[in-house]
Amino acid sequence: MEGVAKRSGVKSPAMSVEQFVSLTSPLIDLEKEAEIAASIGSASSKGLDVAQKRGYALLNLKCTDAQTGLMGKALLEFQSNKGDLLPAHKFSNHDVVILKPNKADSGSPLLGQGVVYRLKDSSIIVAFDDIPEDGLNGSLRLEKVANEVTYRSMKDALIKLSKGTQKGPAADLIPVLFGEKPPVVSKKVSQFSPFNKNLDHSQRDAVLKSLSCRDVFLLHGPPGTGKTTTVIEIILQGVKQGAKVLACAASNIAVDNMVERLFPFRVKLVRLGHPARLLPQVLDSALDAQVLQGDNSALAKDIRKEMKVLSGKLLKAKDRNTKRDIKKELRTLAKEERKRQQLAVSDVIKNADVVLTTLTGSFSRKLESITFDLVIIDEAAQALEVACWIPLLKGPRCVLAGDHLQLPPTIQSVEAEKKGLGKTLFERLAGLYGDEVMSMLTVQYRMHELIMSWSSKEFYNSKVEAHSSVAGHMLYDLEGVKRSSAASPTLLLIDTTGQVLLEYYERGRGCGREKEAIVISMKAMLSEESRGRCDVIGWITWQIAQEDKISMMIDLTEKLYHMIRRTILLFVGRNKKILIVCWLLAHSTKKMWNSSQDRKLNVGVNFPNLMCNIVCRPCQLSTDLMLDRLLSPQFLHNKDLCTSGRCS
Ligand SMILES: Nc1ncnc2c1ncn2[C@@H]1O[C@H](COP(=O)(O)OP(=O)(O)OP(=O)(O)O)[C@@H](O)[C@H]1O
Repeated sequence: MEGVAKRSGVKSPAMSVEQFVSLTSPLIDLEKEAEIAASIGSASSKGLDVAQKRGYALLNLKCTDAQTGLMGKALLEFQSNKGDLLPAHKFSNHDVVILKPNKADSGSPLLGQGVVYRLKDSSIIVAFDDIPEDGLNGSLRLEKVANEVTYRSMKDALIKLSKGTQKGPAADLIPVLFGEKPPVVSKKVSQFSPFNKNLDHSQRDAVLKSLSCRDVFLLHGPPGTGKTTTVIEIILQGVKQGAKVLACAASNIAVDNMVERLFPFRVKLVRLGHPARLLPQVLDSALDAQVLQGDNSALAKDIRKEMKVLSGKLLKAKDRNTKRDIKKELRTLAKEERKRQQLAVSDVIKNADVVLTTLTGSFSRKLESITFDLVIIDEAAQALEVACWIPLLKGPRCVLAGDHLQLPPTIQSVEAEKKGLGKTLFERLAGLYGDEVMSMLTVQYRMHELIMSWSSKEFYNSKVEAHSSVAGHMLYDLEGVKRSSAASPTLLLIDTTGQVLLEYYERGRGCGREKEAIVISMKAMLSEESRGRCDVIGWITWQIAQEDKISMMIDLTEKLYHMIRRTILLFVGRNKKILIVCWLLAHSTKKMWNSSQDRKLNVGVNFPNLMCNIVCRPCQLSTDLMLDRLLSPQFLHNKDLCTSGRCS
């Protein structure tokens, strides 16, 4: 059977640093342009209405609350002028937004730039560095914007790479990652004492290999096999050996996940990042929180008090010489205050054994002069290679964890994607060195073995097995769910062939169908008991238009279940007990399944733990061999475990 795993065994050609820089630099520009175009960029007033309809702007807002919180940030709450629900929008937590007067044109100055902190149905809370001085009383608008720092940090990494690789902490690593020097694997390390005594054999083997690889190690973790668990062990082993570790991931949530999992081991760690982007439970580990507790920070605070008193005196002073002396003293104090602040920050960072931040966060000036012994990147197979270089330039050794057979990075520019921006470092190195520097985890702890077995065969040469604790677990094993025919199947095909479903098509957003089969299928399949367990259902659709339509329908139909409304690209990391994978392809446009999407398919089928429902017209899918095998009797039509149902 020809699977992706076999296809990926081909050696990648080595690429020089120069080739990488000259190929990538224009692609980042393309990506930035695409992101700006997707938001509102230089919108006219007509454009603003369009932007609001597309979800990238919120118009006619009023500021209803202003508070200080999150370590000194200003938290402003905005509601619609009429006080009703906010219109449908695409703002989400952590987005960078700008605040402007509602009628201001695109070139006019901002009132502020901040980060979305909380979203409610009728309001949005944004964290700003300071409360804007004026303008808050009028009608306002918020716009979603491209995050400049992301692009600046990637460009900076390329500049550093192109300037020469002979110097700097990563001088020996760079030639290895570009195939100019072979990786060194030490034979000396033959055992280690694990912090986590529950590690399985493949996890232990992986940790051991990571300790032997002197330059680079790839941790290949198929879904649910304990990739992050193993990453944590690798970090702990690194610290035990006296290494200073920089641990990164592309997303804030993945970084916070590492922080949380390190807590029980009482490691000296610090989390860098905007407090509005961190989970509440990790805020105590945030740099800002730790800085506030330091001696230098207290001194800086005293100096600020002193400056306030002096500024008061300056205002009252009449004599020129007195004014000059006060100003001089203020300048000296300001300098001292800055120095104390910087010292407070560097004290915390220097004292930490593990610094955790996003890839972009590692561009922070606070880390400018800090070098690390080991750089670890989780979710590396979902990150742009150029983004990985931001932290990689800070150390001589690295561990990349991920799965190049699951989701690739999200890229907005079709052209940049075609020209190779989406090829990840993980994938490139897996092709270049393969098993020489890579270990695959082979026991999975999330899914029923039937859900897993198709993907294990297709993608992982049948090497992944289900742990006995999950191999046979069923939906009705959940507390409160009765054993019934609806709660019994593990894999369910809901065949919509012959259904008259009105189709619609939206440019660039795919197609959807009115009276969507997914809602019908939910009603058909969910037992009364599992309906109450509203947190157990998720669904994925391949088309954004379809997703919008389903969200709308669910809202309209009495908010049936609390669901995660996301397309597959946004769904990573949420493991649901039941999941509906929905393929509804554009019948009218004769769009068939595109085999390049097989990695997304792998992710989709592997999301659910207990029950996977596939809604489709099999005849539309069976043009691709891999899909054909998914729908084949051995998987979906297994009479003992699956039911094939038709919507009525
Ligand atoms: N050796 C083990 N023994 C028991 N449970 C384990 C073991 N390793 C991992 N797990 C459990 O498996 C689940 C998945 O682990 P983890 O989050 O580390 O995996 P992952 O590969 O990063 O997951 P995902 O595929 O969801 O990204 C967790 O609930 C974890 O506690």
